[in-house]
Amino acid sequence: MVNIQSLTFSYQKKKPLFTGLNLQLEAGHIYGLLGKNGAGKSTLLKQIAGLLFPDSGTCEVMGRPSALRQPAFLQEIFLVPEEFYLPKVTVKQYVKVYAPFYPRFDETAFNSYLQEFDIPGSQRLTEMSYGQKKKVLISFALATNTRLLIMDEPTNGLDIPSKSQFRKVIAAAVSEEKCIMISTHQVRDLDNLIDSIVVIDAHQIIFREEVQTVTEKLTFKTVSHLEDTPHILYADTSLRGHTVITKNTGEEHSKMDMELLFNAILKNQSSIREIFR
Ligand SMILES: Nc1ncnc2c1ncn2[C@@H]1O[C@H](COP(=O)(O)OP(=O)(O)OP(=O)(O)O)[C@@H](O)[C@H]1O
Repeated sequence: MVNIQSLTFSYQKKKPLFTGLNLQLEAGHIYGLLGKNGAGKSTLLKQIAGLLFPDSGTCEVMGRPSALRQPAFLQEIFLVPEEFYLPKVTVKQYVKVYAPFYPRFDETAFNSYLQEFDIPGSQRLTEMSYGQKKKVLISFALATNTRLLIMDEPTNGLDIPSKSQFRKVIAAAVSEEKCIMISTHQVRDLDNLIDSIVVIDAHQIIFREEVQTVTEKLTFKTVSHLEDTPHILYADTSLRGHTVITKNTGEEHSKMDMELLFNAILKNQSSIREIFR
């Protein structure tokens, strides 16, 4: 679905953001893109959407170079950016103008997403709060039925009930033909939703694994004493005890803690890399 090879890109000369970055994304998955502030998450998503161009290397979606932004490419990709502008029209007028660009737009689904998010269809977009606008855009994005859906910090600005509604609508929308990529710092918002993790750091993709593989190879648990726990790869100490990641040496099954995993990947990259090699 997405094929990025040896991508090099910089906003400013002598300050490369990506150097020889490689990434492949497949249909049928929901990817969570994680990285520190300034690691280049938004830039990478814009490269995939063809809003920024590689300095060298290639970035293709379904075999088409993103930078060309061909009509057949634009019909199959939707980006929900972190910051966006919506025109001074009602939701209904917005759909009338923008839906025709997407041949598989599903108006019934759109209305049901709006209902799920409690958004009135008759209100003008400019008169809505940031969170309401975001929910309209997410609903529209899902209803386009594009094969690739990219969302940059989609849960920012959503209230507590909307976050679980968000998880519900995304989980319902994914299919074997679709690929969804979500960048976020709000890892708890993506719990139980994403099935693959992508971490960007130091100009490269440093980790890309399915959640199932992560839990096969690693164990996430809370322990009282670090000394009694073998194969620790990363530990985080709090009042509740030590939350740790250990090598999964048996058939142990644990639930992945994305925040812990992210910290472990950044702090103990070589050991983690060794395990997933
Ligand atoms: N238009 C621009 N011109 C110059 N530099 C930019 C521009 N946009 C982003 N950058 C720089 O590129 C780097 C990556 O920015 P980007 O927004 O892609 O990071 P991010 O991982 O999405 O960060 P955050 O988590 O803070 O949203 C940052 O150092 C940023 O300052």
